[in-house]
Amino acid sequence: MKVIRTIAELRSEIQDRQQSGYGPVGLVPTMGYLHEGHASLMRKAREMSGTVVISIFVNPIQFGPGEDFETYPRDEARDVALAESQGVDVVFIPAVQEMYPQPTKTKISVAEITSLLCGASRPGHFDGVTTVVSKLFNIIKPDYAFFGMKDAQQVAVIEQMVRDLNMDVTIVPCPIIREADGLALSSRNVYLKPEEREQALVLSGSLRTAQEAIQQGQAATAGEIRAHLREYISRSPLADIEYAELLTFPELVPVEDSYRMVDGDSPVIMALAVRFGRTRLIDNALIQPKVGGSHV
Ligand SMILES: Nc1ncnc2c1ncn2[C@@H]1O[C@H](COP(=O)(O)OP(=O)(O)OP(=O)(O)O)[C@@H](O)[C@H]1O
Ligand SMILES: CC(C)(CO)[C@@H](O)C(=O)[O-]
Ligand code: BAL
Repeated sequence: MKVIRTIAELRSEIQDRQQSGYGPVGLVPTMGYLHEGHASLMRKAREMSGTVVISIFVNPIQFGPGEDFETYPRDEARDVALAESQGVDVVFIPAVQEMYPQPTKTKISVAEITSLLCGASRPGHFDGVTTVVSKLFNIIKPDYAFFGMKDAQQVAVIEQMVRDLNMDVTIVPCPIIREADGLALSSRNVYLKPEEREQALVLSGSLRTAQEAIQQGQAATAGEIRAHLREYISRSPLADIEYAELLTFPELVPVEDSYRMVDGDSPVIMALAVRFGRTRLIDNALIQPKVGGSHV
C-alpha cells in the first residue's frame, strides 16, 4: 500500500496502475479517524475495483465558523494501518495547502436539496462537500465512489451532482454500520461523555421502534411517525432534537403528516439529527414502499 500526499504523485500512480491493467478504480473519500463503517466501504470497494484509493482529508471548506474543524479527531498512523488491513492500494493524505493552494474561487453547489436537514443547520456545508468531492473525482477519475448511508443526504446530493454534471462515475451507497447496541458508528462518537453515549441510543431506538410500529399497524401516517420519533428521543433528558423528519428518498421532498406509509411508491427516509452537549449525531432509516421497512 502506498501513502501519497501530492496530487501529481497520485495522478502518476493511478496512471501507472491503469496502464498495467489493474482495472476499475474505486474511491472511498473520508475525513479519517477510521472505524468499521469506513472499513465496510473499503471492503465493498475492494470487491468491485482493481485499484482501491481512499482519501483522508479533513476538508476545511465544509465546516462552518464555530464548528469542530480544528478539534476533529485525527490519528494518521492508526488510519494507515486500518486501510492496509482492508487491502487498500493507495491512501491519499493531502495537506490543506495541497488541495487549496489559494482559497477556491470555484464552488460546486447543488440547489434545493441542500437547503434542508443538515444543510439548514450547516449553511455552506454541502457546497464544501460537493466541491471537494468534485476535486477528488477530477484528480482520481474513479469508476466507482463509495459513500455511507449514515450521511444519506450527502449520498442524495452527490448522486444529484453526478447526474446534473454528467460525471463519469458510479456512486455506490453502502449500508450503515452500527455498534452492537445500535449506535451508528461515527468518528464524532469519541466526543460523547459516558452518560451522553448511553442516551445516544435514542436515535437508533426511535428508528427501530418506528419501524416496528409501522409493521404492526400502530403508526400508519407520517404524522404519527414524526410524533413517535420526537416522543422517543425526548425521553433522553440530554437530547436536543435538531430535526426528526420524513422525506422521500432520494428526492428529499418532505412528506405531509397525512401521508400513509403503506401507500407510498418510493422509499421514505426517517432522518434524525440530535445534539448531546457539543456533539451532533445523525442517523436515519429507509422505509421501503409497501414492505414496511428495513432493519435498524
Ligand atoms: N456507520 C457508518 N456506516 C457506513 N458508512 C459510514 C459510517 N460512518 C461514516 N460512514 C461513511 O464514511 C464516509 C466518510 O465519512 P466521515 O469520514 O465523515 O466519517 P464519520 O464517521 O461520518 O465522521 P463524522 O461523524 O465526523 O461525520 C462517508 O461516506 C460516511 O457516510
Ligand atoms: C465525503 C467527504 C469525505 C468529503 O469531505 C465527507 O463529507 C465525509 O467524510 O462524509
Ligand atoms: N460525514 C460528513 C462530514 C461532516 O460532518 O462534515
